[in-house]
Amino acid sequence: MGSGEWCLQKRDSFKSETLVGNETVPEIGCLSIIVLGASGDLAKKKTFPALFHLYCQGFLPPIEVHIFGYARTKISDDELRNRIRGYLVSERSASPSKDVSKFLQLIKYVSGSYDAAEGFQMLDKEISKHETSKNSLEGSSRRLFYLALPPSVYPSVCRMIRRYCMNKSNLSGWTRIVVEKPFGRDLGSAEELSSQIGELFDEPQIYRIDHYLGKELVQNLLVLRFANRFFLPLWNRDNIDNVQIVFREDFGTEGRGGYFDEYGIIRDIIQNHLLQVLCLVAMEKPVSLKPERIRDEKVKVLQSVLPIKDEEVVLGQYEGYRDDPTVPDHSNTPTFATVILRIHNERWEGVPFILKAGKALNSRKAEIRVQFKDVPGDIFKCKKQGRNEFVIRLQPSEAMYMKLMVKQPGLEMSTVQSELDLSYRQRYQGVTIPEAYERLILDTIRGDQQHFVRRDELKAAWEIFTPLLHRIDNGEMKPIPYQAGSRGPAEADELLEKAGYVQTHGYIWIPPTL
Ligand SMILES: NC(=O)C1=CN([C@@H]2O[C@H](COP(=O)(O)OP(=O)(O)OC[C@H]3O[C@@H](n4cnc5c(N)ncnc54)[C@H](OP(=O)(O)O)[C@@H]3O)[C@@H](O)[C@H]2O)C=CC1
Ligand SMILES: O=C1O[C@H](COP(=O)(O)O)[C@@H](O)[C@H](O)[C@H]1O
Repeated sequence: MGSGEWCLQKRDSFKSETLVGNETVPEIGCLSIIVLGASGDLAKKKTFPALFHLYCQGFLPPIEVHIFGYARTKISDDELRNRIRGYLVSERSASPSKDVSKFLQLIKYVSGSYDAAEGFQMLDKEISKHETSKNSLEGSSRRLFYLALPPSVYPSVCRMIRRYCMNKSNLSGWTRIVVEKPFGRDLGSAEELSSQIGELFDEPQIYRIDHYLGKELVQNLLVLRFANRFFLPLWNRDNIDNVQIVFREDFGTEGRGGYFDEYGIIRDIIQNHLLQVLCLVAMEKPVSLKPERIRDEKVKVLQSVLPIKDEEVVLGQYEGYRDDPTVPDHSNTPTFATVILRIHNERWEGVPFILKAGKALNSRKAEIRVQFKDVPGDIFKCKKQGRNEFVIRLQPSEAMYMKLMVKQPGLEMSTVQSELDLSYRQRYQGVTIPEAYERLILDTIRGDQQHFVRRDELKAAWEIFTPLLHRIDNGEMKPIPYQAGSRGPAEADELLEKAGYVQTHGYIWIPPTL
């Protein structure tokens, strides 16, 4: 933090609040954030850096907050601090090295197993010690457990938290848990996991995180759709020909082959991240902005998705994937998939939603591409130049642009495709877009579940993909090999064309420079 004064101002305007119904209630008192699996990859790369960003902005005041790391690895407080130090970078800090040191001092490490009382009793003792040391403050004691752990240990960890580490304040306060994806492997296992955790915690205490819901342009979708007259009358089957939701990475599984091979691209990206984006693109207007009303609408869309047809799926596996020693030699796991979903309702009947995700492709990006139908009565004969498209670029270079036809500037009356472009870096200069995890962790502290996945939503999501996943797991569907660094299997482009997508040749959107 820059100066004490700056810090005070920030704190005042961002006072912690919790959401009760749709009302926010200001909170004071002790907040303990416990990162379980603190020795792992996610904790180091995402969870602690997100906490650091929040700290730098005054959301985690040292007078109230303490952070605990918990894992089996036997390391000291300082060893944990040294592991994460290099990942703590904040553009929003006036004095980065000072802030890093102060932040790291808030962290205490406790080592213990995930299924025995001893470690959790020790953890509870440490948390309670911290709470007692802050008891000069009136108010609640809040305990946030972030499970940065493989899902296989969720049930035992939740049992241990329930038994030994619940918030003990007789004032107000709460205990919440944050669980990471993949939440189950299919409908059966996800439901089993939900039941096990559901016996220990109530739904308002469970935050199933999907970090795509924390991305700026994903959070913008409802505003865009429901606060703009432009879109309201056009957003339907009468005008939209097809929708693509695309995730591309230009690197392979890189050291995570063992994990990835158990899940594959559909479980890793499509069933969660892309499907969540689909919900926000396709859902009806909620009756209000209450988190439950928004999630009700998402569930309805998911429940309207028709069973996936085999002929509307293309799977791929990049060449070299099996060279990873942690991947079995005969792995059938797809690293690429294009899947068409069809929504059986009044708004979307007949409009293909094409979900495409792949690793080791020729570029890295995530975007939503809404392609409109051809203009009837094409007097300018511009059909060949391409259709209107509305593109929402989630990353990198956040942007929205509309591909549209204009007169080619000059003496001739000819047409050319151009765009209306809202590129964030240019339009919002000097504004730092928060990291998804930063935003979502703040929501968990505030008690806002809007951007988290509800149990029935998760169930509906697994219902869509489970039959297809079982066919792949049983070897009934095989991935097509593709070259690393390519567009993926050519069959995927053929499927796109069959579904009605018209590629604009010769047009490339170039993000504007400042
Ligand atoms: N890494 C990433 O980028 C992302 C990860 N996720 C999800 O977040 C969670 C954590 O991911 P990540 O940090 O990569 O995982 P790691 O494999 O790094 O595991 C985290 C920690 O859990 C402990 N652990 C690992 N395997 C086991 C096991 N079989 N049984 C008990 N404990 C184990 C280890 O700690 P110790 O041995 O010290 O106890 C490890 O440091 C997962 O659910 C993952 O799917 C989600 C999105 C992105
Ligand atoms: O959840 C996951 O997401 C990352 C991609 O996240 P992004 O925010 O960088 O788009 C992906 O690499 C990983 O395989 C997956 O588990």
